[in-house]
Formats: sequence, C-alpha cells, structure tokens
Amino acid sequence: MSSSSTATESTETAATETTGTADVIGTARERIDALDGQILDLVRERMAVSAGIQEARIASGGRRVQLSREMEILDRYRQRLGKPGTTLAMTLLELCRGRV
Ligand SMILES: C=C(O[C@@H]1C=C(C(=O)O)C=C[C@H]1O)C(=O)O
Repeated sequence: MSSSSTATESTETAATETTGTADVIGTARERIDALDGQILDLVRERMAVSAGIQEARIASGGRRVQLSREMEILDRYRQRLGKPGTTLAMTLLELCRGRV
C-alpha cells in the first residue's frame, strides 16, 4: 500500500517536473524567437546603413570595399566571440557588401 502510494507520488513528481521543464523550455524559446526577430531586424538595418555608406563612397569616386575598416570589424567580433565571431563577422560583411 505504502509502496504503491510512493510509486504514485513519484510518478506525479516526475509529471510535475516534466511539465515544469516544458514550461521553462517554452518560455525560453519564446525569448529566443523574440531575440532572433530583433537580430534579423538589426541585420537588415545594418545592411541598409552599410549600403548607404558604400553608395556615398562610390558616388564620390571611391571603392565599395574598404578592407582596413573590415579588419577592424572582424577584430571586434573575434575579441568578443572568438573564432566563430570572425565567421559571423565575415557573413555579416558578405551580406552587407555588394547590394548597392
Ligand atoms: C560600410 C562600409 O563599407 C564597406 C562595408 C562595411 C560594413 O558593412 O561594415 C565595411 C567596410 C566596407 O568594406 C564602410 O566603409 O564603413
């Protein structure tokens, strides 16, 4: 009797923990989805600002790409995020280049 009661309790505890874990994950995923939305909006904003700079430089006889500036950006991302930061910065620069 007491062993059956213990088994029921432990099943209920497991169910409560499962529900709690699902809640934690669900809430955290909502936050991740919101953050991804902001990141994507920011990337699109960065692309537009970058295009404006490139347009202005080309219109005044300059080149689209300025490698020294890109090196600064790659270094910033590498300092904050390590090697994957460099990869991320390269992807961002690729997105932002050549869209004028
Ligand atoms: C936007 C610029 O032009 C290009 C694009 C860059 C960028 O998207 O960050 C950086 C350097 C340039 O190759 C700039 O010179 O600042």
